[in-house]
Amino acid sequence: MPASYVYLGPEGTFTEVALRTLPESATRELVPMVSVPAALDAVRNGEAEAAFVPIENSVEGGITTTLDELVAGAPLMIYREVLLSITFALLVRPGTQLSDIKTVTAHPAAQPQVRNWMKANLPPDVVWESAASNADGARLVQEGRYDAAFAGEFAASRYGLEPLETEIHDAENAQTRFVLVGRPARPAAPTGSDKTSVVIWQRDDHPGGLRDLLGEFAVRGVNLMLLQSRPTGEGIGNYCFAIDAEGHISDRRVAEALMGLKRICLQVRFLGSYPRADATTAKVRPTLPGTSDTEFVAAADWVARCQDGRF
Ligand SMILES: O=C(O)C(=O)Cc1ccccc1
Repeated sequence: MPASYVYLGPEGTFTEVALRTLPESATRELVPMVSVPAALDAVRNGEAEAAFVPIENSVEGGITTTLDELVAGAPLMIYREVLLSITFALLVRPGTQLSDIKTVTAHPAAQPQVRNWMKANLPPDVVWESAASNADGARLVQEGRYDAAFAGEFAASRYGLEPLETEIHDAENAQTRFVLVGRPARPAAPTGSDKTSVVIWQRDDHPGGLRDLLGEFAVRGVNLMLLQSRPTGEGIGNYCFAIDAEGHISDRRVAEALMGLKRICLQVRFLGSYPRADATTAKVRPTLPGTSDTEFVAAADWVARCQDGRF
């Protein structure tokens, strides 16, 4: 298998910085790609071992391109996640002043994190154009296509630009979550502080349908960390749900919740069980009495004994 990790490029993205925090990235060739779909396709067709892409940010929620790619097409699996605190710099060609800026660019997910700053600091008629990534925006400024780009300060030197302003962030402590995605295989062993991601499609539309899905987690004491609805593309009102749950598929309560979903849903796509990036603050024990592995096993043994007439 080729030992390369592809990532949302070009060089100098926040994605690259986050990827380099993973110890395993040091032993792989890191290859920038032009988009999230291109990165994931390289994994699907076997050109790359894994892809590293942004999936969620704490200001706007899910990065929809990534979610939609994981929901459709040949199945992929998440193996790792990284959380990165994000502040932007405004990068310009040397000599540009704030008052010269007529066009500005960045990845669409950057906009909600810099909107107020733009209103307060840039000319009111400034035009925003989306770029494929924040580093790609910097590259386009270098080429003269736009006057300024919001990107990581570290991208400035790579593209011959200057940071005119730094530490730009409308929300304090804005974080972006990135995931390492590969082809399906056995998930890594549980660490005691893990997360499980699935996508589910409801069988039919009925009152309380979403409550029924969530109930499969609730009654087993499984805490949810993300619930994101995405249109299926089959008409208004047709949605699937991307869910992150606390725990590992080898935890009985998580496995039983997934079995419950499998029984009542049209389709369930397992996206992986992997270590939580915020492991130190994770709540690792179930809070609902009777939902530990031991209690699930004891209850299953009891039913088996009843079936055998050995109670
Ligand atoms: O990695 C980048 O630079 C990206 O373009 C994705 C992104 C967008 C907004 C915040 C963090 C990462």
